[in-house]
Amino acid sequence: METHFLVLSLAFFVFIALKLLYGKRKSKFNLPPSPARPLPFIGHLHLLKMPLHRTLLSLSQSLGDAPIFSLRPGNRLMVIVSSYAIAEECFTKNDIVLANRPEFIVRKHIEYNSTTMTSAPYGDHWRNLRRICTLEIFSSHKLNGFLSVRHDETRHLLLRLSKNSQHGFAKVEMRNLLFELTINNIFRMIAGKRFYGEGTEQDEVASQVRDLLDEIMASAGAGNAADYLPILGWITNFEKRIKKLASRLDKFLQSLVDEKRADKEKGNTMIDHLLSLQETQPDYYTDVIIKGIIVVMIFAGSETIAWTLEWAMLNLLNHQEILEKARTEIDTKVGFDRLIDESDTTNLPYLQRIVLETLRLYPVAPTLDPHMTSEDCMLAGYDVPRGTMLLVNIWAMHRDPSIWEDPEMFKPERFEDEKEKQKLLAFGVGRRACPGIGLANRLVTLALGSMVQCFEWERVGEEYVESREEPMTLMRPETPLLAMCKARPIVHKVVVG
Ligand code: HEM
Repeated sequence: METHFLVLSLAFFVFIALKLLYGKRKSKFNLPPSPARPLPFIGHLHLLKMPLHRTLLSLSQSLGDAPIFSLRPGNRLMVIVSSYAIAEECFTKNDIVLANRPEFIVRKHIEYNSTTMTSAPYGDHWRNLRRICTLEIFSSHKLNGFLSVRHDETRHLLLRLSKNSQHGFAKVEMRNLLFELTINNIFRMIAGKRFYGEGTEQDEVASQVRDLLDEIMASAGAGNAADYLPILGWITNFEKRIKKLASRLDKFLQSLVDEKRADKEKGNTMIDHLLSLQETQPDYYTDVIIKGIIVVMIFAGSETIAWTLEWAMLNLLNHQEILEKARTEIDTKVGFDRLIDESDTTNLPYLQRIVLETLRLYPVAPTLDPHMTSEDCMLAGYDVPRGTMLLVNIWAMHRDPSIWEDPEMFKPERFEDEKEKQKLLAFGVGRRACPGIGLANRLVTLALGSMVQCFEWERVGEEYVESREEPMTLMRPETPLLAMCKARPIVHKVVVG
């Protein structure tokens, strides 16, 4: 009798629990449609397969090309937008409401409890961080001041490429070289010194930091199950692992700050300026704030440019006629006696169009950086409650056949019509849009133009280079790019000679 009672009570308890979790609850909100009913406990978590932007496109197609839909992975509500009209609604009418960021485990630990520019909630602290970084890095005045750094680092890249390729084609691994170009640019801007690759003193520390960056970038964004079901963080040790990475990274960043602090001669770098602000306002400009600014510059500013360049080169290898056209433009406008200069790039429209086409088909942040609502709001007539995570699938929008002609084709010519540029969202729009766009455009165009001007390029094999991306939330080629390059005479004349 007692056993019966126990079984019945247990069954009743399970029934109530399932009803609460899985039963059809009438929400007070009119949410965007959802592709499937959420499963108990995990909700739609099982649907979030990588690469996320491809999965999200398929889910929207499963709802008849829904321009907006919702998912409930674990304990969060997520709204996904993949139409220009709704994206515009997000970043005009609702821009302030959507200017927050969701909390993620990686950000909590790596970005000092989400206090950095990329992760801080919209408000005075975030505004102040953006103001400081504009003064120190992003303003045209500052960017012009760092012109020699960009030229010098591009020259380093050309020297590295020319190492074995002066008398014939040599195989080169591009990812590492492009990373060296971008991380050294960023480092020289913030700390006044080169950091990574040939000719640096701390090769071992640098390659450890590089591995660390790789690991953290792979875990960045909206794709970690542990962010939706905290229990998974404990079971898989994810949070513990991230904490360890964060502590290694923090040690490195602290050493950078301490090194500058100990330097008797005050320099003119961003860290020097932040340390002098610390002297007058120690309560605000703590070491944590300074390290947070450095970490953001390194994370947001290095791999993004390097991967964009890798995608651009991959496409030039697959489209020799486009490469040829770009080279002819440079030879005609710049000639054979000097290297391309940043000021030349305004006069090289075809080169610029190659960069735009790369950003269209291969935006390195294909769903932007996730946003979060700070209040209830409406999108496309649906309710979006406070605390909802918003992903904007710009990768899908950049390939929408109703908006772009031959959307899957790499065709820089499409940007002959200047208006087409307005449809590019690779840097986001609105208050949280990328502040590094000026630097990114300058460095990508200069470095790409220089590589085209100075070398002949071929694929390693006959077959096209695979242009699939790695299964993660950010977007880089699945396999590090290998290419064959051969120095053109200009390299002997003005780079090596
Ligand atoms: C090709 C290169 C780059 C691309 C495609 C890119 C793209 C993006 C995107 C899509 C966002 C998120 C926008 C949003 O959530 O609405 C973003 C944010 C950001 N980017 Fe970039 N970025 C690039 C280079 C850079 C560089 C060079 C820097 C700095 C040195 C930088 C710094 C930042 C920062 C700090 C944010 C966060 C802004 C905030 O939350 O207020 N980015 N970027």
